[in-house]
Order: sequence, then C-alpha cells, then structure tokens
Amino acid sequence: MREKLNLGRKANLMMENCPVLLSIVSSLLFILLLLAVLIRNNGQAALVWNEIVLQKITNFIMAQSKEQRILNFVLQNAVRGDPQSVVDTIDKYCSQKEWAMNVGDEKGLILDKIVEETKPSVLLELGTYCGYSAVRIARLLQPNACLLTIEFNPDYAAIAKQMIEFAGLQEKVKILEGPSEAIIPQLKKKHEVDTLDFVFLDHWKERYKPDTILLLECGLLRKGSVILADNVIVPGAPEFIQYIRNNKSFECTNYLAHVEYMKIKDAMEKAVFLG
Ligand SMILES: C[S@@+](CC[C@H](N)C(=O)[O-])C[C@H]1O[C@@H](n2cnc3c(N)ncnc32)[C@H](O)[C@@H]1O
Ligand SMILES: [Mg+2]
Repeated sequence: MREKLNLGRKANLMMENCPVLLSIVSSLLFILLLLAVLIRNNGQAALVWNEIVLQKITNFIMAQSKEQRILNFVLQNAVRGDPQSVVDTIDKYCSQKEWAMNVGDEKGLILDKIVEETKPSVLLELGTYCGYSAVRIARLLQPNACLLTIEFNPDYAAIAKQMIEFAGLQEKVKILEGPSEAIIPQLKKKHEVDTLDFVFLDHWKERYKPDTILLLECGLLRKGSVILADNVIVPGAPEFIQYIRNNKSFECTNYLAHVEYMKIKDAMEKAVFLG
C-alpha cells in the first residue's frame, strides 16, 4: 500500500516537473542544432569544434595524441619509401577518420603546381606539424634541393621526423625545432642559407606578416623568391594580406580553394618578390 502511494507521488512529481524537463530537453536540442548550423557554415567554429572539443575527447579516451594516430595509420597502411603513398594515406585518414590541419589534397595540388613552376633549390617551410606538406613538397624536388622546415612543438617535430624518414626523404628535409622568429635570423650563419627560392607560410597566422618582414630584414629573399601562404581566409591572415598586397615589392596572386578536408571556402596567396 505504502509502495503504491510512493509510486503515485513519484508519478505526480514527474508530471509536475514535466514542463520543466521538456523545456530543458528542447533547449538542449535547440543549442545542439544551433551549434551544428554554426559549425557547418563557419570555418572558425568548425576548427574550434575539431581541434578543441572532438580531439580532446578522443585523445582522452584513446590515451594517445591525434598526431600519433595519424603516424600509426601511415606506418600500418602506406608504403615505406613511397612519398605519394604517405601523402595519400594521411589524406585518407584525415578526410575519413579525424580532421587535421595539413594543407590537404585540394590545396596540396596548388602547392604542387607552384613548387613545380618555381623549381626551387632552397626552400623554407614555417609550420611542419606532422610533416604532410614537407613530404608533399620534397617529393617534387630536384636531386640537390633541400627543404628546411621549422616547428616549435617538440611532439609534432618528433612525429614529422618519423613521417619524413618513412617516406624516405630524410636527405632532402631538415627539421629545425624552435620558434620561427628565433630560427629565421640564424638561417644564414647557422644553416648556410644564402637566399630562399620558395617559402611556405603555414604556421600561426599572426606570424605571417612579422616573419615575412623578418625574412626581408635578414636578406633571405632575392628577386623572384616565391612566398606561398596557406589559410588566408580560414583561419585568415588579414594583416599579412593587407601588408603584402600593398607592398610594391611583391606581385600577388590569390588561389581560391577550400579548408583542408572541408567544404568551407579558403584560399592561398602567392607573393613573388620583385627585388
Ligand atoms: C597548420 S600546421 C602546419 C601544417 C603543415 N604545413 C602541413 O600542411 O602538413 C601549423 C604548425 O605550425 C607550428 N607553429 C605555429 N607557430 C609557429 C612558430 N612561430 N614557429 C614554429 N612553429 C610554429 C604549430 O605548432 C603547427 O604544428
Ligand atoms: Mg594550413
């Protein structure tokens, strides 16, 4: 009898709270819907969602970093000594399993085209990450050409080293570990660079402009040096774009594309130094 009374009271309580519960659930659904729309239409929100929310949860569950998972997938599925298979395997993982900030397959084709047109011997990349673009660039280089790539995150630099070795490109690519602003001034004396034929800007976007100015101040650009900047729409590099397009020493071209492994618009900017 007492049990029946208790059950009745519980049912009454639930009925009384029903509108409150319903409004909480519907508010949550509304917030989720809003988030989904925002992520779908907004590049910045999509990057934050992938890099901060999804990645942190997966890293916690798997007790391993996303970059380690990308490397493991390459070690298990790509062909050792075959850079194209390394590039394709990373693209497969990042388009099907987990998003990552590699330049990716679509903008990678623009990068390939500009490297092939420029035929560079001395190249600099700012922002190595897992070594995707380093492998992509180095696979196209002439026998004596060399790519220096700067990365300040030691975990990423370690992953990139293994990626580049697996691709068989360790003779062509040298990883310089540290912040770009500290390494650029050492390039001439410490790393025997005279001038750079090609520079790929793909590190944090607020460093694009100051590091371009630093390259000029250090005398590392010559007439005809090509700078290619990734992600000039998403996340965007407005200060760099304003600086480079208003500088008469550079001739600029914009290449429209999409954010790596997404349908959101992005672009690359090529700037040729006129001396
Ligand atoms: C977008 S990822 C590079 C992706 C890579 N280029 C690719 O396409 O495979 C940017 C990388 O730049 C590194 N980075 C950012 N700012 C840097 C700086 N000032 N000096 C050195 N590395 C930097 C980050 O740690 C990150 O690994
Ligand atoms: Mg990029």
